Amino acid sequence: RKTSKELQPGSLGFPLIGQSLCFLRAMHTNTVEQWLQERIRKYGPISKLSLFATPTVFLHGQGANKFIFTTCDGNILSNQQPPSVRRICGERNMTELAGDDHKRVRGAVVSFLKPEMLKQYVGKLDEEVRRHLDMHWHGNQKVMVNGFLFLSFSQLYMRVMPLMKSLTFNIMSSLIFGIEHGERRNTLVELLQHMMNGLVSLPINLPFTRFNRSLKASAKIRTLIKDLISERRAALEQRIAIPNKDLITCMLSFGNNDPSVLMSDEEIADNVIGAMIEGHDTSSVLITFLVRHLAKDQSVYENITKEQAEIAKTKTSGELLTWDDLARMKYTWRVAMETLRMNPPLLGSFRKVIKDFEYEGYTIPKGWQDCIILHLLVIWAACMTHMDKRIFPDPSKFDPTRFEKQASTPPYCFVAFGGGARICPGNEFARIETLVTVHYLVTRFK
Ligand code: HEM
Repeated sequence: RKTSKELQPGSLGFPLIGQSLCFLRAMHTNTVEQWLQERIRKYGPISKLSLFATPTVFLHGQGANKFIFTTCDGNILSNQQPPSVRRICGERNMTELAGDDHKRVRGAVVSFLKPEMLKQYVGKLDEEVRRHLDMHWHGNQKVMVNGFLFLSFSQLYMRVMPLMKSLTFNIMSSLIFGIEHGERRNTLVELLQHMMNGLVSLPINLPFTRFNRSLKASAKIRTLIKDLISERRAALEQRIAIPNKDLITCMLSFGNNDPSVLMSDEEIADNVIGAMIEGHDTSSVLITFLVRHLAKDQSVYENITKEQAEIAKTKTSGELLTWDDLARMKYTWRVAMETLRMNPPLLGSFRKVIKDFEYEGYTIPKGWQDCIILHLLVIWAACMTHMDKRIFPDPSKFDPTRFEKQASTPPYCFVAFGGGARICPGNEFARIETLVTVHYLVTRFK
């Protein structure tokens, strides 16, 4: 193996496997932060490693965040997932595209996820949340095991997380894909789980491996989405559906038949899968950890309950929440932001190096032994700046008041939703999902 003294410290480990097993173990045992701290202690803020059969560079710090978010669509770095993730999510997924192609597809997705559009959906989202609570919570003495106070990590994952995943899945199915309750939704939820398991697995495509199951599930989901596309297209042609009914009709109608912006069926399918993946395990993680913080911190719990009770008082029985009600939930959203700071659901993502570049005195090369693509992993920069005491004093303390003056947070330090041209387009959607859910959780249950 060729080495150079300009290359970053660290090691690529065993061929193909590299550090993937350690990383997956850390993910499954929820110890990624410790794993990273150990890396930084051993090698400093820049180091090399190998993940999912791909040589990778790890960068950490506010400067690294800025560099990655502002350079991503230039000619040095581009957005690209490891080949295994690309096989599952598709080549035309927004996270794979760059330049004008990325702008066009992102424009179509944002046309549905922008606040002016989401305002119309608060009521529908409210109905989904109530329906979930009526089905899974109402009438039970205890929904969580052992009460809230001593909710351990394993209880959180075993009891709270599945409920929240089912809730956010139902919200997305209804609002984003327009799939009503029934057999189709049930099939989709099962396939989605198999597909997502493959994203954090070794990319070995043999019968009975997770990766193999994930590829099969992804192919079935694609067929299901293509059927939906045909149905929506027919409904639009017959004028029995409006263009902004859901994300699929929005993408089909984007650009008013201008061929230069029109999305192909392949692109629509890949981006529906993309939104499903990006939106499912993120909001559910946020709400799960928020519940945990409410359990641990009595004063935060009381403040949220007070704010939500004030809003509930202004509603008649069965009246749906509105966009204006959400605007009044300022404290609740600060608690969500603090939860995102301490437990960011998305640790980061990959960028591909398309041209050699220098960073902090190290050369980061385009290729590795002339045949393997080198990826830059930004994955951990996010959660590590969130816990930097120079940026967030007393970082282990859960303190929602930090976000009272959001402008005082230095740029590229709070990066739960990413930054730059790739900043999460679903952040507003996540906000309304979280606020409506917390409203009914604290006003209807203890
Ligand atoms: C708490 C909830 C969420 C968090 C913390 C979150 C976080 C993020 C982050 C950090 C990125 C940037 C990744 C990068 O730089 O490579 C991202 C991108 C993205 N998110 Fe979210 N997300 C959330 C919810 C959602 C939802 C609900 C949707 C869809 C409905 C969504 C759709 C997307 C998409 C499509 C991208 C790719 C953007 C692009 O490449 O231009 N996210 N998200």
